[in-house]
Amino acid sequence: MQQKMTMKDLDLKGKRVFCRVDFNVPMSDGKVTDDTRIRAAVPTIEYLVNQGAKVILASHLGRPKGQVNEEMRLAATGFRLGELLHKEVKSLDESIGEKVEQDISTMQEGDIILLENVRFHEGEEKNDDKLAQAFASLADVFVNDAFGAAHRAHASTAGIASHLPAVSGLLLEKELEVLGKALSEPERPFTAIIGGAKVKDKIGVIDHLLDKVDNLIIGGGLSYTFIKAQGYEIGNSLVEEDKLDLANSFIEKAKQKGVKFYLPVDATVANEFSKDAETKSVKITEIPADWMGLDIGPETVALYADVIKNSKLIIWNGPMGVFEMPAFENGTKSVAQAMAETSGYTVIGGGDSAAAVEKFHVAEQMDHISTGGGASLEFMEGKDLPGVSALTNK
Ligand SMILES: Nc1ncnc2c1ncn2[C@@H]1O[C@H](COP(=O)(O)OP(=O)(O)O)[C@@H](O)[C@H]1O
Ligand SMILES: O=C(OP(=O)(O)O)[C@H](O)COP(=O)(O)O
Repeated sequence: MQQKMTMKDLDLKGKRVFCRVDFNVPMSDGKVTDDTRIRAAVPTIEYLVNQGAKVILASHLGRPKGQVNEEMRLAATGFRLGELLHKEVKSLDESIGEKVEQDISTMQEGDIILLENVRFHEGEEKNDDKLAQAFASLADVFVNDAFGAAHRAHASTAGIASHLPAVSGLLLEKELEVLGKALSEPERPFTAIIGGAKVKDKIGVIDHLLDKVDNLIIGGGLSYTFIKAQGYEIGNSLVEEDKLDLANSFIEKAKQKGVKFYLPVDATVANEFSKDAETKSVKITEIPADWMGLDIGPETVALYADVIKNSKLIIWNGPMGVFEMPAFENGTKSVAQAMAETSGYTVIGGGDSAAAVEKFHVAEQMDHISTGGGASLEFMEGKDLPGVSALTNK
């Protein structure tokens, strides 16, 4: 990939820096309930402050569809950032216009302003050039540190980059480096674990990963499309009927490439999708009609844990079962523990997988937890990320 300019390539002292971050964080009752993404942006913000820049932060929150939405204001994230930095962060209630310009004109070196949710403007998601120019007019330099939104071609992630010197922030750089290295010069054995429920979204990434990995492990709701494609009964388990041939073609491709393709050998099945359902453990070839697979079984756990233990690099995207319900958490919890114990380099991508490693208290033991779900998947699929391509070439 073409090398992009980074913050370190510019003298930022006294410069007004428009820094796009991803503060799209979970909120409840107006409070931030998970500040992972805010903490992940701190190194870049501290770097800018230490360089004597005037830091103008911009982000989206939720999907307000071009209108002001009181529940999607960013002030609570600014408050949390201030606590983390032990420094004043001034949250504004607009992201462009005269009042914003006035506030910026009085900034001192090292001051921090957080603009209001950029998605309150219709032009943001349309990548409208007028809005991009309005953002650009506030600053001298554009820093993109919003890896989580780098797969979006929006005015504040991509459009603005054609009007200012545009460089990457530390988080964006780190995400690209870790994920890029994993895919280009992987330590081997290289294992990818793909689970979760978004079968359609993950099919593309499986195809691409088969060109890269030594072991591909399938778990979660995704498994049953493969099990059905192999001719077995899956009862009421999750399935993507129109992907059966594709599933078989992946098993065939794996054989041709010498990739070990792991499917569950047993499952925890339930008679209904409920935390109080009746459950039992069955061989994967013996799922009763009318029952559904909601977790991988104990034999599968042992098999997968062994592969993880013997790998040098492991990428994990998507839980092994419905881990939100205690009756179906064992597979995800055990894989999370195996990831924590392996000496291999571990990378977690995807919101639910990140939530699972937090829930099972092993987040600290992971080498890299990506702040981007969709973004990390698109990157692994080999797609260009607009928020990266738009940056200035070295
Ligand atoms: N066997 C299964 N049947 C139905 N849903 C499942 C199954 N296994 C996992 N899931 C669900 O998949 C969801 C996460 O899927 P996904 O969004 O694809 O993962 P991620 O956000 O990590 O990329 C979880 O809410 C989990 O309950
Ligand atoms: O949370 C995000 O994506 P993710 O859930 O795929 O990680 C990003 O902030 C992008 O948000 P969007 O999917 O509303 O464009």
